[in-house]
Amino acid sequence: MDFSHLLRTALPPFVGNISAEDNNATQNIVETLSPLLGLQLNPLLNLFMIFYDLAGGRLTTLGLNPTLILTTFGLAWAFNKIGVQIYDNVSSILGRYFTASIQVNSGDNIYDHLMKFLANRQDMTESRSLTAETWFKPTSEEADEADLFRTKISPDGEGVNLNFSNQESKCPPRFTPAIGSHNFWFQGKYFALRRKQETLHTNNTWGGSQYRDRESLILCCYGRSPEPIKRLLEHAKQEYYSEHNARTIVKRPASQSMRSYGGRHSWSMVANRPVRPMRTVVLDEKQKIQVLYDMNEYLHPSTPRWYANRGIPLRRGYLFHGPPGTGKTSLSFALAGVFGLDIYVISLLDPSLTEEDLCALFNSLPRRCVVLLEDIDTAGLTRPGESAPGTDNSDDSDDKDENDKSKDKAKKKDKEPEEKKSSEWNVADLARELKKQSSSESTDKKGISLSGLLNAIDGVASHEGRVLIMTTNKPETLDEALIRPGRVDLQIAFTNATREQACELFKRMYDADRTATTPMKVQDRPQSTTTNRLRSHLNKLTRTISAPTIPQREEKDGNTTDTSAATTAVDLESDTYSLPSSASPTKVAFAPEEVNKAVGSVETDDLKPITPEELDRIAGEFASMIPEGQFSPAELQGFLLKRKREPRRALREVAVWVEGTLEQKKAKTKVVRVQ
Ligand SMILES: Nc1ncnc2c1ncn2[C@@H]1O[C@H](COP(=O)(O)OP(=O)(O)OP(=O)(O)O)[C@@H](O)[C@H]1O
Repeated sequence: MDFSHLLRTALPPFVGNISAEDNNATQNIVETLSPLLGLQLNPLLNLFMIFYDLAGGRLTTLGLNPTLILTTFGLAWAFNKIGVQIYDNVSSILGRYFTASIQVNSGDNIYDHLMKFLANRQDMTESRSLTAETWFKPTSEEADEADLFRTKISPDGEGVNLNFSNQESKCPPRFTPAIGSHNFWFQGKYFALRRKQETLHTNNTWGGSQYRDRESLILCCYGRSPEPIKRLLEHAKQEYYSEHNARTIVKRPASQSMRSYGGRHSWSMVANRPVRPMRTVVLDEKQKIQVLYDMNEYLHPSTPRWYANRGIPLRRGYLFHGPPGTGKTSLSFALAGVFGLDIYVISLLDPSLTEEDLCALFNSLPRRCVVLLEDIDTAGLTRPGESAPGTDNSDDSDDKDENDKSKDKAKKKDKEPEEKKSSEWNVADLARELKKQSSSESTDKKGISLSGLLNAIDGVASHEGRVLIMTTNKPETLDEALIRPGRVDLQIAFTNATREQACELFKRMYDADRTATTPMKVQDRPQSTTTNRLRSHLNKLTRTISAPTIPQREEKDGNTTDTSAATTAVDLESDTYSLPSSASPTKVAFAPEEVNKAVGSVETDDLKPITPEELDRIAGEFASMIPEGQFSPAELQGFLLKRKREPRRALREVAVWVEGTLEQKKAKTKVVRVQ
């Protein structure tokens, strides 16, 4: 085929206007390239020519010049190519010399701040390329967004219950920028964002190797200074923590696999609660002041230098001891709230926790925080050579012979399945065998020894500046080394409720509802001079400590009007309830007698609002019926909670409850007859 002829006749004049030499050259080029490219150029050219002829004919009949159109497209394509090239070059020069960038790795807390900031930006969430993440709203936020609601059962038996069956469908996912490049404007500045993921190969602690994904965000802005990015990060951080005001974050050690990442992955957040006001913990006020004052001193910014000048390690430890349910954990949370600290709770009974883990966990604590070691007596801490409590095999048992016999019997019994052929095994045998194996595995676990814990608490790796709170029901069983000064600097004793405390608990329970409808100041109520003096001292102290960080917790000299309580209080007279977005109402019907039988006899008068004077009187009468030191605050709270809107009913029923519960305690039975 004669290509030169074809090209000359078919292509536009400026293309076809080629000399005989060019003709030959073109022919040569096409013929040389065809085999090289492995392409059948002839059929392609034929196809192009047919298309060009057809389209050209049509366009000419429409009065358009096909040559001009082809030329325009050709030029546009060429300019586009040149433009892209120029843009790439200019942006690479700009990127190299005139932009600043900051990288944030997913192992750092700033990554979370930035992600939350980006997820809250409308321009980002409207981007065409997003990552969807499952996101649950904390229950506390639900309470914030809607008035508190409750099941209502009217006297005619009609009621409304809430149904949360489809709550998950009502929790929208969170959208964040997908892996790749994005851009946005912030405070009049243009920012480019790149989210990237890489897979790292690491060696784990057991000698094996593992692959893990690591993400990072790279923020860029034009100019040679990274200041705008720093400002943005600061803003993101402030925004992140602004929601944490008046909240206490509770963290626990993360799962073993996450802990191996170290850093912020060592701890995982398990709760984000509203701050517990100090005044809701009923405790001897002298003790409250002591611990508040001590912690305030310790956390003061000038304290680290004071300690350093004297060569004393900057640590403070408290031991809260007393019977169960007397407020040890509650006081720890209230203290964390007062000082705006997060709480890091460690259970030494966690079977996955090794001594190395414990040291690593202590090492990854933030500068100021509360570390809570709960029920330290049950942790089975041992000195070398000692066996853990509960696994004691010593011969001091009176019933040794008896025990030995029964143990032998049990052993024989345990061996039975082994003697059976495996084909004869039934499910019960298998279950027994599995149980045996798992129990032998758990006894093989060494746990945390006393020296391991002491090493974590005050070893070289231990973080300075934290507040350590240990709680126990049995202080006498603790090793002296654990509670020596320097490790435990202040002990607070908790006791079962006194009459005065019972009275206070009663008032606290019904105060919030009452103050929501009829706000009343505490100073309006009669009080003993000593209590008043201590209270005002405590209030002053609490105010000076907490005023800058916790606006919702303010306690103006004796004024119990609590903003948080007021926002969540229920108007008992109201028939309208606004439900949280995750719940939908469902109708239920109960006969009034059934309701009364089930929840106790609620009389119409019980639901009437209560005046301050009446509350004081009822609280006094209630307290007089509570025997001194017999019930823990938790038990009293449990009784009152079952009558949480009916103080008069609580007073009516307390005598029967006290009698029944004392009998139950005497009989040492766990089965409750009166509640
Ligand atoms: N002194 C108190 N003042 C106010 N509330 C209290 C007090 N003691 C207990 N409570 C209430 O009882 C419940 C249990 O209290 P908490 O967990 O603080 O007790 P604890 O002493 O830590 O118990 P345990 O020794 O079993 O861990 C909480 O809901 C708390 O509100």
